[in-house]
Amino acid sequence: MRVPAGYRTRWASLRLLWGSSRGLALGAMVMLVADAALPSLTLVSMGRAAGHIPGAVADGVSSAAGHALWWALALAAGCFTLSMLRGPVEDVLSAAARARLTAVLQERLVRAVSAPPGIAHLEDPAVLDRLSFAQGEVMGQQPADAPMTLLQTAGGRLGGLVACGVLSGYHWWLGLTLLAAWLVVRRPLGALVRSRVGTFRAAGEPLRRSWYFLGVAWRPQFAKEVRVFGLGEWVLDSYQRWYTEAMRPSWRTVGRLNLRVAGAGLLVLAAYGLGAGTLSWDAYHHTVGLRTLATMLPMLLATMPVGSVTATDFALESMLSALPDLDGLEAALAPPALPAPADPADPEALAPAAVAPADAAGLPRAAIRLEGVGFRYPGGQQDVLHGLDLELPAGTSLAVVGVNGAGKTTLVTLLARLREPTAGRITVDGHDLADLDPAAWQRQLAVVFQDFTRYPLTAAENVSLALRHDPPDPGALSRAAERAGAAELVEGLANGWQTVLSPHYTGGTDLSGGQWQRLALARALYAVERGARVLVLDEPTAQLDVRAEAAFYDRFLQITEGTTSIVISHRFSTVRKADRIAVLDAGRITELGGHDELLATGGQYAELFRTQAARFTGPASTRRGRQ
Ligand SMILES: Nc1ncnc2c1ncn2[C@@H]1O[C@H](COP(=O)(O)OP(=O)(O)OP(=O)(O)O)[C@@H](O)[C@H]1O
Repeated sequence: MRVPAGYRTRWASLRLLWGSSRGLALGAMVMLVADAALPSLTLVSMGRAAGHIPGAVADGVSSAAGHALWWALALAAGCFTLSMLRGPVEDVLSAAARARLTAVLQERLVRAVSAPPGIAHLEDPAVLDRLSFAQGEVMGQQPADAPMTLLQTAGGRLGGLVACGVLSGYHWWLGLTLLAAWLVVRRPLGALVRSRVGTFRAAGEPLRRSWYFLGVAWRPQFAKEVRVFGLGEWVLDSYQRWYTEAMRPSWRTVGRLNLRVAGAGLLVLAAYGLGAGTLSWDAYHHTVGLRTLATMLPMLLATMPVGSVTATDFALESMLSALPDLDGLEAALAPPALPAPADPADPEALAPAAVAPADAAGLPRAAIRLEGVGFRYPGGQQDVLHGLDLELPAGTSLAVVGVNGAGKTTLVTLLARLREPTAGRITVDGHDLADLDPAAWQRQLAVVFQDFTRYPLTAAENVSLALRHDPPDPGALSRAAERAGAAELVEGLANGWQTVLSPHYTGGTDLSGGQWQRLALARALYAVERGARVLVLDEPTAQLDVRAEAAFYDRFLQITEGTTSIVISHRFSTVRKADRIAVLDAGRITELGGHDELLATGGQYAELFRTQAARFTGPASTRRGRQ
């Protein structure tokens, strides 16, 4: 029999709880029984106590009837106390389950998105939609709360069913009528909840856009421009516009369902009218005692949870809907399985032998080679790189220059195996990069990206992060800082290497753009100190002042010493000391050679170099200098 997806997900969420803590799962089951039994038990015991009141009043509290009242009151008080304790106990259990399951789910999520060696999946809108659903970001509900919420709502629902059963003990048809009425109203109410959740799910991208604008309103990185350009109102309007766009498609459906809910609601009202009317009729004709009356009247209301739908049901559906997203991400992002080795006993077996990726340790010893490398971004209209052929002998430096958008950074991402070429291949000492273990290859690299990360950690952690498994080596830290021109900067920090580089934490501070850039360079050089063999610097001097840039130029040979290095820069003073310079133009290498050689050729490099040099030596700059 095929189990509907909703039930499979519910079952999966319970398995998740069971798998992460048997104790919590058993505790939750006990609470489910309590939720199911205690409301009716409390009402029955209270009704019983009420039924003893006339006898106790007539015969006195010391009489047998009085004793019966005391016992009944004690039982009712016990049940009531237990009922009152349910909420706090469930809160404690839910908090513990949330903490444990959040850790489990977050770990799975982080592993799933970190599994691919590249970054293309993180730019795929479908993956990003799933990611934000799996995190519970879009719905504002934590998937980790799903199992406990599920058990609590199930307990409530069972409690309503028990109340219907108790009412059926009074008039068999009354409990059944209320149950039937609630089941009728539950259908459109359930559909309403599912449609609402479906609306959110169908609108991943507009919702992500609307949340983005909400973030712009309060995240520190946007604060300056929001104020200076007066973007406050626009941010709010944009948030509302995208949210409305996301929700609009569901309005008609919701309207229709609301009408059905209202119709079914009348049916429930009629069923309650029937119940209350029957009790009144019986009371009027003295065919019902005080005990039954005191029990059954409130019992009518206790049937509500069997069919009513509240905000908790919407929250539960939202939480549950996130679980398949996590499974889907794991399946979609898992590395492809190695082909099974052929069965040597089976001569017909065609499966190739499993090939483990080659180890990249110690590479390159000879050369990195680009062989007809081309690249087009997913969904892009044209190639960004076209048939690049280039050799980078180990231990030499190559500078790549070119105008904005020429493809320089894209080339770096291919070399770092963050993206795969769409044509041709890159080899390292003859091994196709695609056959190397990506993580092992990436450990051979030390890269300063153009948009490097500013970690809110200590200066020492910022520099030694790539080798965080080893304790930071003070000697290597100092040497890296020295070569990156960051030694003075670290010395000047309040706590030296131990200063936290973020004003968002107590005792923390921030650095200027250029200071951060030196630290990012020190991070790469520290990785080189500890064994990385390829140094890639993408715009390493873009934020440096003229003096720091000149110092970088002076230290270029020292910085790149012992590595195979690639430097990308628009500042020609930064690149001219490289062994070779490649000019990249619209994704093609148009010139290649040493600085003097390229100047002599009189091509694009020479033109760009002279244009830049003229800014510092020409009459205009001289004039400006005199002012
Ligand atoms: N993630 C991306 N998705 C789609 N296209 C991209 C992406 N990143 C870059 N591009 C496109 O690829 C081309 C090359 O970009 P790239 O960043 O490699 O240029 P660049 O030479 O490094 O430029 P710059 O000197 O401005 O840093 C550009 O036309 C850009 O629009």
